[in-house]
Amino acid sequence: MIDINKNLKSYKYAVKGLKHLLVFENNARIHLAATVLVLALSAYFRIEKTEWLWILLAITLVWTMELINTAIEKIVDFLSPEFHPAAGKIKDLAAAAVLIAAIFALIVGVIIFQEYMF
Ligand SMILES: Nc1ncnc2c1ncn2[C@@H]1O[C@H](COP(=O)(O)OP(=O)(O)OP(=O)(O)O)[C@@H](O)[C@H]1O
Repeated sequence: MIDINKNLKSYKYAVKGLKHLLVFENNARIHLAATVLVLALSAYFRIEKTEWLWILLAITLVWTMELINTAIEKIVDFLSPEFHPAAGKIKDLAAAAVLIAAIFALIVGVIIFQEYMF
């Protein structure tokens, strides 16, 4: 049987995680500013439906990677609070995932907005 209450609680915890990201992670605030700017520009230029899909995909990818990266950082800090080369490597790899997503988002933004701006 589907337990609606349990389901709602899961969403509550997910929102808590998102709030934590926005309050404590500086990178997330940069992502938020970029997201608001990109959404505002997309609305202003009245971009096409397919372009909206690319923009939304890029935004989703960056936020998802940032959340996973932050979760990995927390796991590493919890399991290995002291300096350890393996801990550093794990964090660097997770950070690289965010970088790849951010580069993808940048490329999508340039391809779409250069048509409207120049
Ligand atoms: N326990 C550790 N052992 C070895 N190197 C570490 C360790 N913790 C962090 N580092 C190195 O420092 C870098 C920055 O780690 P840090 O945890 O400060 O992440 P951050 O990217 O600055 O994120 P945030 O600002 O969100 O905490 C890591 O990518 C890694 O190279």
